[in-house]
Amino acid sequence: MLQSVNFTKTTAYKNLTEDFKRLENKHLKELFSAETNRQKQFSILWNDIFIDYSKNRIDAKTFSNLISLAKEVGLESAIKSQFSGEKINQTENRAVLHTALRKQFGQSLVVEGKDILTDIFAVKKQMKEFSEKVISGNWKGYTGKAITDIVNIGIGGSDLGPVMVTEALKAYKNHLNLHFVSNVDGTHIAETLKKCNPETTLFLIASKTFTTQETMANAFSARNWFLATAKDDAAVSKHFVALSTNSEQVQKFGIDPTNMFVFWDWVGGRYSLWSAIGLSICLGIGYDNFELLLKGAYEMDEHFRTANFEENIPVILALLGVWYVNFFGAASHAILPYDQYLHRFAAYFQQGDMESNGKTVDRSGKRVDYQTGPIIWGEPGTNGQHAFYQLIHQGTQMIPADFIAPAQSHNAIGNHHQLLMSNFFAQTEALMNGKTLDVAEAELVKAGLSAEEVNKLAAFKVFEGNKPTNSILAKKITPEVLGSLIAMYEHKIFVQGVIWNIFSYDQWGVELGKQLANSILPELENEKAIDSHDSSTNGLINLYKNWK
Ligand SMILES: O=P(O)(O)OC[C@H]1O[C@@H](O)[C@H](O)[C@@H](O)[C@@H]1O
Repeated sequence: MLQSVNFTKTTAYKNLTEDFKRLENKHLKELFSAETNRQKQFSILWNDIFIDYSKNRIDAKTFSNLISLAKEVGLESAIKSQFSGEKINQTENRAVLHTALRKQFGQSLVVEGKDILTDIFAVKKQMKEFSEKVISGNWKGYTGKAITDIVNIGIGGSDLGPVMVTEALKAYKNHLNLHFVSNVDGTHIAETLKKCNPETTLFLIASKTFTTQETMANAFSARNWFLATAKDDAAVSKHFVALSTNSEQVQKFGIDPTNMFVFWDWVGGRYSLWSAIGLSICLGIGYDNFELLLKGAYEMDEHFRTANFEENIPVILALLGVWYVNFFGAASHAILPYDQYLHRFAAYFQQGDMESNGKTVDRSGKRVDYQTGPIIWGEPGTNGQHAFYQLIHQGTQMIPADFIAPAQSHNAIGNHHQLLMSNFFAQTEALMNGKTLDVAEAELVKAGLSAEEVNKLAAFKVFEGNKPTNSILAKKITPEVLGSLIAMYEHKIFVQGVIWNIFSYDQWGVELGKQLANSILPELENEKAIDSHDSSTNGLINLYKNWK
């Protein structure tokens, strides 16, 4: 079981407090000139991924104290507990075993006396056979036509992962058109169905619980739309399949149990793209690529599980994050992929990270007196450069950022990739070095400005620099590399949860809004004025009722 340790009471934390005093006002430029082999010291080449964390505000002593922090909070045994299937998600009394889904054929994992890989491999086989049948055109719709369009209906973890991965691996896409419907706003399903033909559309109803309001509403609307043309309930089985843990609800909805792809309660929603929830991935890029994605994740699992903390990528990234959140007071962390295909990567980890570590209560049930998970955000470079980088460069907040880029593009058109990469390299250099007042003045003088004008303008052209970044350079974004990158962030999140002494695998914070929406729903179904809430909520509901 996970130990409950307040990390702010550890010796390592005390030492880090001293480090902070030493480094708080030290410029990264100074650190680089003091250590000529700094990149060598603070970087890891692992498979086809290079992690350069040298542009962080640490020195060798801080690094070693951060590693000690991981040791003091019992990270080693926490990793063992997770991988072996202990019920570390204590508030839901569940194991956390998305890593088991990535195990390779021929391996085994016995949890509570049962080899859980037997069931996992059986579902994978089902996913392989089904996806191959649909892709080849052998799976026919109710009028005998092959499937052309796949609509995945799901939300949160039953949507974001498949969306992100199928976008990230679009270069591997086959002929099937993929659509994702998540929002309960009728616009989402309506606009999607406009593009589909009931005879050739396959719906994947993706929901761990099969009770999620948004997903069920969209699923029923999809079925009504389908039956309006098919006019025969028996046709449903050719066009609707379920990805879920809840067979009872799946059957109630009317989906044939043979068309159900199961997973298990030990797969958290936001960690479920590796399970049956990944069926849209198999359909979109082929089962073999899905397997490669799993393989990449498995390799990262093994690295995380076995590498010394000093060389352990997720551990190091997590510790650097803690360093900025808890010592420098950073409130957010940016993920900035220089790859258009990764345009949903940051959005995916908004759920992955914020739903995991957005907690205020520690593992003993007490309110924490330190900061926990940061706000995760980001957009692809170079778009972000022309939008919000201003604040990263010259704003008052410290925003640690991960810059991710592939050395090889899937679309080598002209010099586009060189243009992209020149920006990738330039940004972390600029964020680190900044621009001094002297340089800013000299540039203005060179541009021919008068002394008075130089004096007026120079201050606005200064960049303090000293902004921390990680550069994550991959050879190419292949399914395997993507799998490794996703698993890397998953483990980073886990490590941070261990340090912050919180439960990373529950998400009680999403429940209150659902509860209240359920109680408000019947109030919207009649014309009566509402007075059961506060004046603001009553006023809003009543105005809505007047206007609708
Ligand atoms: O897959 P389900 O059961 O429909 O759940 C979807 C999402 O529902 C949300 O309420 C949860 O916060 C997410 O973690 C989850 O992924």
